[in-house]
Amino acid sequence: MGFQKKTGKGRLDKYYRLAKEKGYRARAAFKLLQLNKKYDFLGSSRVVIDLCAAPGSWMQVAVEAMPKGSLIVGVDLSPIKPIPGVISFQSDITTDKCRAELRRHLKTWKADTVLHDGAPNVGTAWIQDSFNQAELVLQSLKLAVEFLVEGGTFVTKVFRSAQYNQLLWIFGQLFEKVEATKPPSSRNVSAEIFVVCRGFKAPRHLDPRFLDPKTAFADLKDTKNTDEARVYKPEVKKRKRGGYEEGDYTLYREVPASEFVESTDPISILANTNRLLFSSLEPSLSLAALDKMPATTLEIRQYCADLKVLGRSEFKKLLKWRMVAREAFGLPTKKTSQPATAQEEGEEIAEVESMDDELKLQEDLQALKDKDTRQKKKERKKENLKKQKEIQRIQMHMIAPMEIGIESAQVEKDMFQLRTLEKEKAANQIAKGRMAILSERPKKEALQDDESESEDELNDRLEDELDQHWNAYQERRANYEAKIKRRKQEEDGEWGGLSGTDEEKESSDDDVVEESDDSDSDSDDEGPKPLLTDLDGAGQDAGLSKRATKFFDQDIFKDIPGLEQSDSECQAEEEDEDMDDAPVLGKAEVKPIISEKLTKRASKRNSKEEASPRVDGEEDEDENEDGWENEKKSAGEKPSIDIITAEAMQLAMDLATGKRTTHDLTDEAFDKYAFRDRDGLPEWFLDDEGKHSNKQKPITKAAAQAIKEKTRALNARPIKKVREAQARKKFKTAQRLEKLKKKSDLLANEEGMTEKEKAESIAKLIGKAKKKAPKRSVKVVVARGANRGIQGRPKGVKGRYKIVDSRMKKEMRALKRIAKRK
Ligand SMILES: C[S@@+](CC[C@H](N)C(=O)[O-])C[C@H]1O[C@@H](n2cnc3c(N)ncnc32)[C@H](O)[C@@H]1O
Repeated sequence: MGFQKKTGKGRLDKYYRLAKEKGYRARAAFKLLQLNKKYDFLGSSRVVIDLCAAPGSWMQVAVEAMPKGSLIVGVDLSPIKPIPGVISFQSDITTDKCRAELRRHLKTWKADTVLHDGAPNVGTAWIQDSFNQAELVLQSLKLAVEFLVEGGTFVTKVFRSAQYNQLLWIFGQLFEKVEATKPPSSRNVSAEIFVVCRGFKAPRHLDPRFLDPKTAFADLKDTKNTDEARVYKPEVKKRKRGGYEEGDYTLYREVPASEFVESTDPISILANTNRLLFSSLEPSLSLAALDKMPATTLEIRQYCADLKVLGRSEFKKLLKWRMVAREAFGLPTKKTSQPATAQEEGEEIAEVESMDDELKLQEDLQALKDKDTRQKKKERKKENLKKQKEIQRIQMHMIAPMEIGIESAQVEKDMFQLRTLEKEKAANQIAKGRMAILSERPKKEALQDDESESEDELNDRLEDELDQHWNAYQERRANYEAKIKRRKQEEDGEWGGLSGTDEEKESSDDDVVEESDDSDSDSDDEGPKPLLTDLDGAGQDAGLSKRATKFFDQDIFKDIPGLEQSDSECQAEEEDEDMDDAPVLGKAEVKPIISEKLTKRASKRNSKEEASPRVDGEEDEDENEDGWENEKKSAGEKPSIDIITAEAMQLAMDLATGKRTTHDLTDEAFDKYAFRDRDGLPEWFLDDEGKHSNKQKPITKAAAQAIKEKTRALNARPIKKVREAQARKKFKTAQRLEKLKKKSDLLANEEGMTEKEKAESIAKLIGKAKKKAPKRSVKVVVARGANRGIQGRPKGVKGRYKIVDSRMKKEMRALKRIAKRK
């Protein structure tokens, strides 16, 4: 394989160490382990093909995870050291030879799973490999199509590239379910994503062009260097490697600010200009007006002075400023009405005679219909645009790969869901036969659609996009927290039914615009009724989960007056304090929210805001946002991941020596920011602030030293294989000694022998046991001349051999010198 240098920063991470510890040949093993944990495809597979398998860590995992006696065939360009129970051979997966070899090994069987972790060995000795990764994926898919059984699984690595979406589309045609994911062990800096395709459709006939890179990737356009891309992601600068664009040989471009305000394509000005000017040689009225405008603040002037250094948010501010200026100039903006726009553009406005009623009605109907079709068309366009943007963003690495596949989740959103209905507190109204319930979002959208489409759309899209990202993030977080809560409840033996969680209710309530008739009061009194009620009624009656009851039963709560108040008081206080906008809750829901809020804040601030003092594997929840299970320890079992950061060590030391208690940790979560005024501040701002307003905890010398020692000890430890060999040796020696002892005891008790004879025999036995097997000589071959860079046995060398290079020799000598000096 393209063996990676293990020297780069971060190369020797925890997975590298774990791989070393567990005897895997590469840290890549954990990727398959985690993929299999999530999708569980190996357990049910009897035949697996591993394409691009060297050095073989995936095959090691397959052997462990598959049923005994399964067939595992691995192939790679590089040789693979034998693994018991696995067939491997050396070949190029893009060749017919490889196909034939696979057929030979599989005989008449079909594979249940085909794995592919191939990456072209660019820049190493294997230059013969001219395929790029996407093409390699297509080649592996070709083999998968040939060898997979119907319903089989294909797991492949794909890099974020221009061909990514094309590949995903092809997978979608051939498999029932396609999911792109990034296991935690895959480095964030790596562009690799793993795609798990399940339920192979096994089509009878497949057009070969389908899997031909030439046709499959044919209609890819370079979308990266658009003006929008430059404004949306200004950090990605495209060098002019291909020279300047035709007819445009200017490096520095200045444009009057008035041109930017008046232009119908502000994005292209922002993308292609260095500076916006507020003065010009010729007197300009609009420039003077812009210069005097109060909205033209110093900040805006500074932005205009150098557009090339601006980021997304600054561009956004400039676009907003432009909108204000356009309004001041009376130019059409989104807010101005349609007739005004028409007039601006010099369209003719015909005088319409008054119509009779029926004609007017018909006209209105037609207008409504037109509006409806226009709206639908616009929505479709918007959707397409969104998808296209998403694709672009994926290609431009603006979206984390975990977000891929969210789209399929959105499909569910469009369907009628009991849970959504319940979240929006619509159950009561529907039960009463009231259907006029609108959520704020559709209303907003409708309003938006009513407005005319102006050239400011891009500006708004910037806003929308930020909001969309934020909403998606919030949604994911809410789901994640809900999942954790549900799990905790399940652990306690409670089940909250299929009703939404409190968090969900809180968030969704904000969006709901209720009927403004008299029903408000009574529906509020009743509180949101779950559609599917709790099966465990007792828990709900008590108002607290078992976990919360235990928590509040602690002595420390006895003296706190606030907690002894009646439920209703608690409720009122809660609302007063910081849940002004929270929905009115039923009695039963109040206490869990208090406890939940306390623990949530504490854990949030401990684990997220104070990100650093983390004991790995300890504070992590069972599952992270993307559904990946974190290293989880079962009861009584030691966590498989240790304390690996100085901060975590400091925390552990403080806890162990009693300097800090878990109670302190909760206390530390409260600071001057805990109850700050959040009204009117956007959530993304608060969230961002939260991340940076945390205190840096000092790390003592002892903690730093301890973690250093720990790492050193871990590195100094022999690998699993060596430890096993040492243990075997020790065991055999003990066995030999035991045997010797028994034999000498027998001899000592032998009656027919004299004492001298006995002594001689025992001495002989000991002498024999002491004798070491003669050391087999190893021939040292220097990697020089014809032996340089060879693989396998050098010509003319028999018996055991070792290839060394001159540097090794020099290093050995240096080591000896150093040892002598000591
Ligand atoms: C990341 S490594 C695979 C690691 C492997 N999954 C493991 O767990 O040990 C990628 C491998 O792809 C192999 N490769 C690249 N192009 C290939 C080709 N055309 N045919 C076969 N193997 C190829 C390389 O030799 C390299 O060993």
